[in-house]
Amino acid sequence: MASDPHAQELADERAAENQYKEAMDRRARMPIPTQGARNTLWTGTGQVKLPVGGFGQFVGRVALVGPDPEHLDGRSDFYIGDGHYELDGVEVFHWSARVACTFFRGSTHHPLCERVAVIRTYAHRNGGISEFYDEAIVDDPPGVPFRRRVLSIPAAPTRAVLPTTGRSLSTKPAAQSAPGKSDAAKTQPLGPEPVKAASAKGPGSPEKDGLRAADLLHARLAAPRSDQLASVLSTLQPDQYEVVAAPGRTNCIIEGQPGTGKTIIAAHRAAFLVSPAIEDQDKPEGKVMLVGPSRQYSHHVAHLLERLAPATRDLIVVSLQELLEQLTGRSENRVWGPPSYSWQDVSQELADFAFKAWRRITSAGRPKYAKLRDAVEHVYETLRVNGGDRPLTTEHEWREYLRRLPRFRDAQDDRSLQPLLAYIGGQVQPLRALQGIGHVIVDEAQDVHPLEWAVLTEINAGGYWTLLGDLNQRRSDHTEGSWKNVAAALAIEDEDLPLVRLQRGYRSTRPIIQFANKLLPKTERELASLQNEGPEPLVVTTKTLSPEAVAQASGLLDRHPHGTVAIIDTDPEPTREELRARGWIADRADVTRWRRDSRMLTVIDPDHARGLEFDGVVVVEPWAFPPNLGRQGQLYTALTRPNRELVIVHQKPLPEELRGRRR
Ligand SMILES: Nc1ncnc2c1ncn2[C@@H]1O[C@H](COP(=O)(O)OP(=O)(O)OP(=O)(O)O)[C@@H](O)[C@H]1O
Repeated sequence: MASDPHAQELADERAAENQYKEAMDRRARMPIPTQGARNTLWTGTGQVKLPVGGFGQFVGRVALVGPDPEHLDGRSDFYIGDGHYELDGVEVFHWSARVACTFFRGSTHHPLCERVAVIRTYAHRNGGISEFYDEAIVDDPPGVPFRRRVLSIPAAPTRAVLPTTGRSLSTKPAAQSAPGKSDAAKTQPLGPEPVKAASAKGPGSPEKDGLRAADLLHARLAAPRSDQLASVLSTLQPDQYEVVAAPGRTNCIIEGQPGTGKTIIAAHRAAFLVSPAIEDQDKPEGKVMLVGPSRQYSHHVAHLLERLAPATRDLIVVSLQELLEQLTGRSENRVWGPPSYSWQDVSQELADFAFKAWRRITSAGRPKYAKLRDAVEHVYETLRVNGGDRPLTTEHEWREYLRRLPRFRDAQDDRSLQPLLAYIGGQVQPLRALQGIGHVIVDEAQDVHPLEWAVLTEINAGGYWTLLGDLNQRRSDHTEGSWKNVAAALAIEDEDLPLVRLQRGYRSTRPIIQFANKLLPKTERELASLQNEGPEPLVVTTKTLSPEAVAQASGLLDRHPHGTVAIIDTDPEPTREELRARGWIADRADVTRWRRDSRMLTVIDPDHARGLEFDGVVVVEPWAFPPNLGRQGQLYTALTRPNRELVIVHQKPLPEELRGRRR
């Protein structure tokens, strides 16, 4: 082992990371920041700012073609990590600092991008570096691209192996001579020969073009999933980084099929925008709000954000449902019915009438209300009687609609009227916690109704937007049918809302995507999965739906003992009963999670499964998934939740498009 140069270099990197971790720990315990930026790479301005603390994990390392006197004081390599630090004369830059584009390989926007020779990516296991991967960016990289900071490693095989953890490195900068001229530089490369990075423009398959850290990426995609999304900084791809690191005072729509990394981009972008290490001109003018579809989604991204944006007060993560609950004061499980009965329930016009009604009520001064609820009721009832003597609208269709609205006390229990009541609530008394927002990121944006856009627009008045979605996954006819309409709802000119189309499928295997894509029109069946191999989806016809679903889920748990498994069902209650009968117990905090012994199973309806993923999924009775506009958005979403295995259990006939494979 001691003679293996790669093992030695790995040990050296582990020791360096341990030292970095200790430094970050010390910094976290420091009450007052004492350390500022040492040059303009980190802050862009040279001004001293709060030190950017992290957990002390390396993301990667960059070697230049030679020393750089201008930006690196004559050094030729540096680390990318989760906190800024100088480690024995080698700088660690924060992953959100502009210089990090040298590592992530987005389009060049730092002078050093032109001078990169090799990038090194770290893989971690159990909190420590388990491996590193080098990729050559130039054809003739330096023999020893990365300066060894510990040069006392003995060459003789009989000598002791370097300890792999807890080793304190020399505080003297190891290679004071310029890199490339040190002793080590005269030897062969210590790591494995760097692999030449894929060319962003070179030939190949669309899903593989421009991939970086490809081996590590494939290993990560094949690994079992946990119920929370992990940071993927080390394998973040150039096209993803490009969107993550776009300036905070710009708008963007990001569209992509299921599993193309939209949620990954949404969460990393949120962390980027609140990072103290980004350039002033890239910062949004205010706080950042990440809006997802459900509580489960907020839980799904929580771990990632705790890692990447620790201890910030500038980031609010909230689901659309929670937002409506806060504005109406009504919890989700106290309202009934579908999200909308007609397009009018959730239309922008209804918001306009409510706005008009509130303006009219307050035109001579705001009346005094004992409770906020009374004010909301006043506006709602004014709407219901179409303004009384002075109609809010003379359009027949709208007059009829307003006339048919239920009384306020019934409206409060009606799910389809929650967006309206939330909009009114926001007018009457905006939520204090949501003031000062400068950028809103909306994931699953295809499912936001026009009236909900009106609620969000009130919160993000004058701010910027990052919208992520997939129109093929729309779950309702009453949401916007095109991004152009969404732009109009936000009053943004088309040219100020560029559309980025993601084309690489990270989550599901090719057989799963091929199966689910049968629900799409032929022209939209894109297939760019990075995971080619995997079992074909299994279709099981049965007369006993719930027992079969639970049996199939148990089989998936056997096959994925370290992964996650879900049953997605439009009517989960019979499945829950079946689980209870077999000794499973629902989690009190989240009733979608069921446990027995050490096993965990999620039982969830399609609405709450949006944005989530599992290693194995059982989809129950596709026939029962409601189509919209002749499309199967909800079913399509459910079929594309699994990473590795999909089982369909059905009694009624399958939708026409899916017929063909059965057991
Ligand atoms: N650069 C990456 N490195 C490693 N894993 C990645 C990367 N990008 C995406 N993934 C993984 O791919 C999976 C799917 O990503 P994500 O959930 O962001 O897709 P999505 O487009 O939001 O899907 P959907 O629309 O179906 O909810 C996740 O497990 C995520 O960790």
